[in-house]
Amino acid sequence: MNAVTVEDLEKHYRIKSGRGEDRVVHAVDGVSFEVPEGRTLSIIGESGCGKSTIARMLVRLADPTGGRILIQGNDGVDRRAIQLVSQNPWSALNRRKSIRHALEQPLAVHGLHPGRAARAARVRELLELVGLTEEYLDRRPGGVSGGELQRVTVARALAVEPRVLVLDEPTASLDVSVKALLVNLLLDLKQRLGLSYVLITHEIDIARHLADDVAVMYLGRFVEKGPAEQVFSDPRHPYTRALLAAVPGLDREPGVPLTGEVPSAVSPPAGCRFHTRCPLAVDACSRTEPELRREEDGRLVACLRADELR
Ligand SMILES: Nc1ncnc2c1ncn2[C@@H]1O[C@H](COP(=O)(O)OP(=O)(O)OP(=O)(O)O)[C@@H](O)[C@H]1O
Repeated sequence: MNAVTVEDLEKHYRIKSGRGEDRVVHAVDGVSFEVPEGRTLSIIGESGCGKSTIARMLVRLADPTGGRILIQGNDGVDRRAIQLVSQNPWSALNRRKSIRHALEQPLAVHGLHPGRAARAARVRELLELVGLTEEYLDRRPGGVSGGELQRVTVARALAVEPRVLVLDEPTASLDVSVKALLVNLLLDLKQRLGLSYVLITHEIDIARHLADDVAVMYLGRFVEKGPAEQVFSDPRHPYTRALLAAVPGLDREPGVPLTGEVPSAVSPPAGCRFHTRCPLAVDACSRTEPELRREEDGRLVACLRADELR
């Protein structure tokens, strides 16, 4: 079974403009994907392309304006099945409350492990899962390092025994030396608990370590999607090539790095949304919107010139 199935997901934000008529932000514009159980899908792309909006819709912090989300085949809202770990652990936790409180709260809300002794035992178990000891229980977020605090938010997400974690830039606020520790913890937890992950990141290196599959997002749409090995070692879409061009250590020819800004999501370019920045664009790219098409190796690419780029 798929842990996550997303069909034609859309989020349009209506914003008031000065002159009275509403404008529409095309934050997510027809995105589909599946995450098979036990796998990690990483969604990568520049800031503003819609990654966090997908994360928020997956955990029902935002309502889609179109499409469908199924968690383990169920399209109802099940707040225990899927949990979010966000970028900034300081804003995710209450500064005035102890770590014990942060871990007990979701248990109380969902009526899990009732009774003081059972709840205390579960809290200790959660801390142990993320490699922390009981001495952290009475500390507050201010008295704990960023890496440790992010472990606490992972433990809190796990408290309700979810099957899926949405990791929205989980390492972005951490020092380089601490990022690797969190990545290893996430790999270990996935294995031990049989979890599935949707990882949202602009840090390609983090995606390389964690992802089984990768979706590359540009201005609300996926432009390429496939097994991580294929996409990272032989990117096909010109946007993926440009995005990966600046990443050291990938075993392939360097590409042309990205230049210019992402166009506005209020009026995305006609045709291929990437054509205004694409080094390979031809006339047709400004008129015809390319569909995601399956390549000979199974991955999906949305580019009119994909055949030539093989
Ligand atoms: N509440 C909102 N109202 C209006 N527009 C919004 C809202 N939230 C996000 N947007 C817009 O939707 C688009 C996608 O934003 P989103 O935060 O999902 O992108 P992102 O790829 O996660 O970027 P970042 O990494 O900077 O968060 C952007 O153009 C953003 O300005």
